[in-house]
Amino acid sequence: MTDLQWRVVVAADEAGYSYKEAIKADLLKDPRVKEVIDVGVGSDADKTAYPHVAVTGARKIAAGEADRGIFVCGTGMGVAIAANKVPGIRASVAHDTFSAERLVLSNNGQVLTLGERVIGKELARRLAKEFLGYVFDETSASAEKVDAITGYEAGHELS
Ligand SMILES: O=C[C@H](O)[C@H](O)COP(=O)(O)O
Repeated sequence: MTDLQWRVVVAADEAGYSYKEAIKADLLKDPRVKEVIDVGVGSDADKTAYPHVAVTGARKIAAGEADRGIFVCGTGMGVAIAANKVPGIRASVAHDTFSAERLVLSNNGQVLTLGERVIGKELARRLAKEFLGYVFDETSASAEKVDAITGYEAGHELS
């Protein structure tokens, strides 16, 4: 992945709407981002629950319509759990800079999730920015560990 190539899907429930909007505004100004896909919610009055927006967003990535996702709910956990139910998606909450790095470099995660009720807005914005700065190395020692997850998902037993 080189500059100007990220297609990023953003999603949030009502509890994460404010941070989603702030991060979306950052992404729209980020020269590394060529497209932002917002799957909602469209306002903090929209009561659509987190599984719906998370699965919709994750499906965009699984379908090849987006490269990365940044999903926000109250804790970051609900959107992560829901997104991980979409085959091929690796999503996790990461509320510190090291975790945001390892989500990509160790786990080849495509979706960073954040909790608006847990961390401050400026940290959330920074983590979203940093998340897009990492690219998984398919030749790294972490690759076969991620492959074990993919294989299990495909129905293979872990060896
Ligand atoms: O993980 C769930 C999220 O934090 C969500 O925003 C709030 O869910 P709740 O209303 O069930 O606590």
